[in-house]
Amino acid sequence: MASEAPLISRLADEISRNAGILTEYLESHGLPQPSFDVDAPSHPIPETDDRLSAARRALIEATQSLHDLAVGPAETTRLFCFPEIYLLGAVQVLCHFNVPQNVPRTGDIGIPELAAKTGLSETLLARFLRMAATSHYFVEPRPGFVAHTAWSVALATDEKMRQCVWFRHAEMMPAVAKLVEAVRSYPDSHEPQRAAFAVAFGGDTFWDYKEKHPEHMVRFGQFVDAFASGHVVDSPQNIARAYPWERLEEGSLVVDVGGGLGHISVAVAKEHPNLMFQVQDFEDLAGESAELVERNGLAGRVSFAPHDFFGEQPARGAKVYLLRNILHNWSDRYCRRILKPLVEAMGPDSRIVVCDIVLPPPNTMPKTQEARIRALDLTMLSMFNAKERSLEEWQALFASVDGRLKIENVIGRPKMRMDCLIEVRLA
Ligand SMILES: C[S@@+](CC[C@H](N)C(=O)[O-])C[C@H]1O[C@@H](n2cnc3c(N)ncnc32)[C@H](O)[C@@H]1O
Repeated sequence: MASEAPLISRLADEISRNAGILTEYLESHGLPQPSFDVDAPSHPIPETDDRLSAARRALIEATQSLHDLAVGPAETTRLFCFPEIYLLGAVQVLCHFNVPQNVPRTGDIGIPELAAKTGLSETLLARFLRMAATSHYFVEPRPGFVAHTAWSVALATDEKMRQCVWFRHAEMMPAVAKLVEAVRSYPDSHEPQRAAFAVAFGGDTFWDYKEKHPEHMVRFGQFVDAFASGHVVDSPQNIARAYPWERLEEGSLVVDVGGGLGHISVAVAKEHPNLMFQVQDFEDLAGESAELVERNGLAGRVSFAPHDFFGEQPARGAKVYLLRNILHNWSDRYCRRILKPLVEAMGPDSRIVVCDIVLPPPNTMPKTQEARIRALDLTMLSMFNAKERSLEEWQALFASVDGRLKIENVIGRPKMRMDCLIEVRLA
């Protein structure tokens, strides 16, 4: 019997097979092939077809494994995150000095001219640019000249993309640097003021710090928006389509608890004209929320109510209490304080719909996908002393609030991308 081919050959075959599926699809649909060129599409492989998405995921997984095997364990550990932390630093410095916006979309620009426009010295600019270019952010098409790639042009044209880099650099990296101190000093703490973020930022919780620095709140909001409007997590439109909103009768009230400006309510309201929405969040978001609602022609159907979700719930007997990306920001102790007032307000046919990750058992999905979910879990730990939860942890949390709370339905893949919609009712 022929012995199995070596792992790196099998991975190379898998890469070849899946690359074939993708190129053939793009060719046969007259779509451009992925490329680093400035005019290349920012998300070249459509997500519309399950076979295509599966081929893309398999390609990402196999290329990562093949890369890791080729580098080998010793070199991987010696170089642990080594270029990447400086890639983050370099791209953030370039964004801070408005370098992406000062590189022409077509053609190139000399480094001295770019330095003069941005206020960075020529030598520093060249050093940061050359680091960034190793990961396809900018290219040096001829010595001393810089041009855009499809990667860097997004930084030039989309402020929200720049905030993705900013958030990792300005808030996430300092918190990660304090993880050991936080975990040693406050093991298993439930308190956001004991999280690594607070250790890094003078004792302020994530939200206290935002209140003191409103410009950080604006940037964080743009980061969240960019993160949610791409193909990584679920967009508001996705949530509008994945949940069976059409089952709710005419005029039913949906309460969007901690709904921010109300992006989710607006998206659902647009697709489901029979429903009414109340967005609850801090009072200082009221004006901006009203503008969003007005812009979308939804005044009268989507309203804003200032409300602290730890207090008594004013909207009694709503059909749905929606909590999107709320509970994963809080430890169980605080989640119980958020959920209890909802249970007290629920009527017999009310539902709580939680939109958050349901952690998969280990090794049940491709490692590159699982890594993102595990990283989000540790983000919740670092920022808030909170967590993403497995199905068992969700069940235990609801049971600890009220023995009658039962998970009725979990809507996950393929309707949802990363989060799930967990529907909970009173049994
Ligand atoms: C991660 S954001 C999620 C926003 C929205 N649900 C979404 O999915 O876009 C968390 C939200 O909780 C709000 N929040 C935090 N503490 C709150 C509290 N005590 N009462 C009401 N809202 C709160 C924040 O202002 C923020 O809008």
